[in-house]
Amino acid sequence: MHDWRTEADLLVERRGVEAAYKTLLMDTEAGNPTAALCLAQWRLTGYLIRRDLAEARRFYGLAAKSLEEARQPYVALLANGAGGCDRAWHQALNELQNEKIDEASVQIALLNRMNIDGAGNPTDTFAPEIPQSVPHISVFRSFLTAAESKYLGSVARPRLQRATVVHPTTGQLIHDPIRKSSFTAFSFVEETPVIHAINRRIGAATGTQYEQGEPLQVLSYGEGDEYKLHSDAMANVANQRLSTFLIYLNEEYSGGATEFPNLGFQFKGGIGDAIWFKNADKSGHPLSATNHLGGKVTSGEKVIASKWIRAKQLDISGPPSRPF
Ligand SMILES: O=C(O)CCC(=O)C(=O)O
Ligand SMILES: [Fe+2]
Repeated sequence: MHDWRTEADLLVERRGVEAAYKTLLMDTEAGNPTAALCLAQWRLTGYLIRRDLAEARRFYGLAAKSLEEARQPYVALLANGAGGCDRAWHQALNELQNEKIDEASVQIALLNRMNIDGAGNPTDTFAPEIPQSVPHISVFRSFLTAAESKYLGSVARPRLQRATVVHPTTGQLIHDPIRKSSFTAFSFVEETPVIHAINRRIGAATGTQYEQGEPLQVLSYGEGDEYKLHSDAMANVANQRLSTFLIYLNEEYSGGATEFPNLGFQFKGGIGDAIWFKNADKSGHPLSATNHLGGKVTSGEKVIASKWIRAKQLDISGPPSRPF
């Protein structure tokens, strides 16, 4: 059965979702890894049936015994416990140790050098510099090591696509000349353990929970690219983007400083340096003081990581009204 997904869709068409689900379940229990992978994806996406991330993780685990493509999502869900399942950081690291690919050994080497506890939480304390007389902004020097910065840039590179912004009234993602760069985002199921550990480090440095963070983005600006003056706060949302954390991943470019015109402040970090700023007050009202821009890159390529942090945990319950 080479294209299981097409087969499963045909089964749904012919016999309905429930019968298809039961057939896949029986095949999974009989040890068919492609059936397990299909169910993992259904449970993850909320395609046809209810999103259930604990079940998705279990099915990815069964599929991962023989299917390479199931391994990365399985390890991601073990490491972050997304959807309220128990985090199994140690097991995620064991899975990584058993991978034969170079990417896994790069990650093991980076993780071994991190100051983290047995659950992947940083053991360091973070003491930001507060730029003199500039409210709302903190600077974290050497927040990432050079090797961590390089890792983020290199896992992002093959995934980069043209950046989008959220349309203020429709809420849809659109291309807009206000944000001219390439970007990628690592959703909870795409996070590697190294990315997850960095996300937990951002949580610790900002006093926020991992679950409040939107997926970590990596942005690449080529010559002439820029992110024009904007606010990261959103219009009319219940769960506001209260703050933004930016990490500078390289230095080989001219121009491209992050500027806060209303504060008379600009910042261009060295490799691994980070800044954190508030976008809204506690009740979610946007703060125009921190409107900012990523200046035009005049030569070379600027690469940064960016995380928007919400007031509360992100809702990852998946599409509503799915059966079982
Ligand atoms: O590129 C920059 O310096 C700014 C990026 C930014 O504003 C954002 O990611 O929200
Ligand atoms: Fe921004």
